[in-house]
This record gives sequence, structure tokens and C-alpha cells, in this order.
Amino acid sequence: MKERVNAAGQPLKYHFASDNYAGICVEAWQAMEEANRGLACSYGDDAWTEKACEQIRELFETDCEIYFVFNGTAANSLALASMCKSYHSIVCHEMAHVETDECGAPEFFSNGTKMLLVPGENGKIDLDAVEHTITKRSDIHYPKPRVLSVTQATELGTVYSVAELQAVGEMARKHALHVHMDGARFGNAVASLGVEPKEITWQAGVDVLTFGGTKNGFAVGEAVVFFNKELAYEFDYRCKQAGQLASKMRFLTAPWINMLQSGAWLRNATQANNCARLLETEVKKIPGVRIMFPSQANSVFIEMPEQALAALRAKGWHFYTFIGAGGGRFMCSWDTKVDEVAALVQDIRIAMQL
Ligand SMILES: Cc1ncc(COP(=O)(O)O)c(C=O)c1O
Ligand SMILES: C[C@H](O)[C@H](N)C(=O)O
Repeated sequence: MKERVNAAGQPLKYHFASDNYAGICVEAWQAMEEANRGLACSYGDDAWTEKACEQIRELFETDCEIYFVFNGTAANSLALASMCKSYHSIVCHEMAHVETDECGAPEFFSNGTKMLLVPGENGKIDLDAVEHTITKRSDIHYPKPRVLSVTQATELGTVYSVAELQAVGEMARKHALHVHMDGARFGNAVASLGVEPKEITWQAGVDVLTFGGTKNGFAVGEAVVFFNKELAYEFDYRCKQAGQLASKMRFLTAPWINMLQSGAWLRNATQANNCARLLETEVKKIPGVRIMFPSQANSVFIEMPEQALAALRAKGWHFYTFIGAGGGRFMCSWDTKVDEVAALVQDIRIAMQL
């Protein structure tokens, strides 16, 4: 494949663009290869899918319903649509992916549910703002709040603590709301907190989790985990109608078995988080740059002058600046290497001296 270069002829460096840029880890690849043996039932009636569900129930230590879809937008949107009616509203952070980066899919798949946005420091919902949003109106003209959505780890690279999530659950119960957790980077949150998955999900009051595989080293695929099994009613039909029921489901689900059994899901997340910690530590030593949010998962948001950002791009570095409140997002993945962090730090140091 021909190497891509920028306008300055520099090879493009995707190492910190997004964890979506990384490839497939060996454990996921081997699992797909192992599943590629002969014939198997389609549409999820295969042995690998059954085993993957068992493995996820074992991980969360509870009986839950699990479905597998191709990506996180589908996982979030279909999960949210199963948690509310079209005349309801979903309360989420103003920088939530379901609001900013899913192109209206949650509203589309729920036939019109309204997103009600709340602020909050470091990408986490402010519960006073949530309560105000939920209670400020009770008239028939206001889209009735029904779901509280949080992202764990957040879009800004922070992580809700167990206590914070318990407070979210209490708020939801107080106002008869369901709790949705966008867990596109759930593994990174578990690795960061060092807790059991159950502590930051059903034990805190989460009803439905979208559990990310894609960013964790899988080829493709997210698990929609219903801890509140009533909300899973006819979810299979919702997936089918949305074009999210994989005919060769075994290739989505086989990796879940190996990744969870081997612990690779947590190793991968830990590697990504550790690289982000190293990046944050080293960048903090450079005069003139500012770390915008506490880096608690696998991304670091760095504020620097525009000409420094331009100098990094001129050297081929590719990164997003449209997430959060400006600055550059530098996202580590399971495949990030320490020497790649060092190379970026060196180029930031040089860019800041121009
Ligand atoms: C916080 C968050 N949620 C969900 C997603 C899922 O998006 P996609 O549909 O691209 O898999 C992403 C994508 O990277 C994300 O960053
Ligand atoms: C922002 C983009 O949609 C993707 N979710 C990412 O985090 O890279």
C-alpha cells in the first residue's frame, strides 16, 4: 500500500489520531482465524456467539442479555431507542458522542427522541444541571426525560469514579430514568480505576452498556449489554431492521471469547492508558503547553499555539482538534509504543520553540 504523505511530502503519522486507527490485535485475529473452520449457523445462532454471551455474563457476574452490532453509533443509538419512546428525551453531556458525533442516529432510531444537553467539568455530567433539566418543566409540551446517558471513559479522556456513577444511578432512580453508558472505551475505564466491571455498571445502576470492542483491538464489533433485561425486549428485531444483525456473527463474537478469557481486553486498555500517562507526564515538562483535562484513560488533550499545531501537522502528525474545547486530542491505542510517544514529545518540544 502506497505511503500517504501530507502537502509537505511528509509521511502521515496516524499514531495518535484515534484508537480507531489501530489494527487488530493478535488475540482477536487468532480468534477469528480459529472460528473460520467450516460451516456454522448464521445470524447469531452459532456456538461462538453463545460462548461470547456466557463470557460477558461471567465478566459482569450477573445474568444479562447481550447483542452484538457492527459499531458504536449503532450500539448507542439502538440501545437508546430501546430505552425510551419517541416523545421522551435523553439527558447527556453537551460533548457526548451520542450528541456530537453520531449524526443524529439516536434521534433517528428512536423516531424523534430529543437530546437534552447539560454541562459538566471534564466531560462529566453535572448532576445539579441534570436535576434542573429534568425538573424545570413537567408540562405536556416538554419532551419527558426518560434516559440519563454517560460516557465511560468520557470523550475528554476522563473517567467517572465508582462514587460518581453511584450518584448518577441515584439521580436516575429519583426521577424514574434509565441509565445508558456509552462504553466505547469501557476497557480503558476499568483499567484506569482498577475495579470490577460490575462496580461501574449494574451495581451503580446502569441499565444498558454499549461495550466497545473496536477500539480495544477487535476488527469490528460492539456488545450491547442489557443489565435491565426488560429493555432488551425485541431488541433483536431492532438490530435486524437497522441492518445490524451480522449473518456471519461468529466473526464478530469469537474475539470476545479470547479477548476476555486471555485478559487481552484489559492488557490492551492498560497499554493505551500507560502511553497516555507517559505522554501527559512528558508534555507537562514543555513550557507553554497546557494539559486541558486530567488524562485518566487513553487520550491527552493538549492546548498549544496554532503555529505549534501547524508545525506538528507539517511533520505529518495527524490529530483531531474538533473534540472538546479546542486544543489537540492525542489518543493512544492498544498498539501505541513508548518510542512513538517519545517522537511526538520531541516534535512538540521543537514546535514550541519555533
Ligand atoms: C465516545 C465514543 N462513543 C462511541 C463511539 C462509536 O463510534 P463508531 O460508530 O465510530 O464506532 C466513538 C467512536 O470512536 C466514541 O469515541
Ligand atoms: C471522534 C470520532 O467520532 C471517534 N469517535 C473518535 O473518538 O476518534
